[in-house]
Amino acid sequence: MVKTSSLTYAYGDGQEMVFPDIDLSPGQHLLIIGPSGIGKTTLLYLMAGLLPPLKGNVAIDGKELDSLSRREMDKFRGEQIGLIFQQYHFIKSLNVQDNLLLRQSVLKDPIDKQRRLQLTKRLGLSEYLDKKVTELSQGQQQRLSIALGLIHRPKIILADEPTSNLDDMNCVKVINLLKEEAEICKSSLVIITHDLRVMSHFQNRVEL
Ligand SMILES: Nc1ncnc2c1ncn2[C@@H]1O[C@H](COP(=O)(O)OP(=O)(O)OP(=O)(O)O)[C@@H](O)[C@H]1O
Repeated sequence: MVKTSSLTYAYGDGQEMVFPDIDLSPGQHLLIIGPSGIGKTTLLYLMAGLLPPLKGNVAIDGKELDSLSRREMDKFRGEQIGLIFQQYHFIKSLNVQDNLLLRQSVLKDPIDKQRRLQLTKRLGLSEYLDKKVTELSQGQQQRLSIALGLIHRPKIILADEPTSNLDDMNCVKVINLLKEEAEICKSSLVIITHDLRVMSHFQNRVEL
């Protein structure tokens, strides 16, 4: 499902980062761990086609990302990849529900109300649907970011520190949700984390 080969990257004249190869089957999980600044987020960006590798390539579901035009890549990413990043990408003027609705509209799936309600319920967001995103706590924003990343049942889920702002109860909810979604949708799940609460739930890991 996700396969990387001989990936390297460098920002400008910076030091070249060399990444180990990754080969994940549908439904398989992988934790990426390693010290701050080693390149974990960069590897996730490469896997999402948000950065072009200096060398090597990424294939998702058999499709080589470097064979796609920028426009095709944006479409492919929007449909097939679920991104859960540390920086949230919300429309600040909209409430929680409308952010989710907008995401579904972009994916031409605005009618799947059940999916919206089910995800927000499981993430403990049901009572905040009418709140503006700017009025949410950090933990609530993080959970909305997770809902936005999963709403279209992506084939690959890429999550960067998805539990960093969550209390223990919500951390467990998110771990269970990510695992269940990966299993139900046969999605490959890649998580960057420093969170020991997350590490204890996943065995397969690569250390940068
Ligand atoms: N946009 C950028 N321009 C230049 N250098 C960058 C840029 N983004 C990251 N870097 C550098 O690339 C290296 C890898 O960064 P990256 O964010 O991938 O590390 P990380 O392992 O995810 O770190 P952390 O655990 O602190 O989030 C770091 O040295 C960082 O300073």
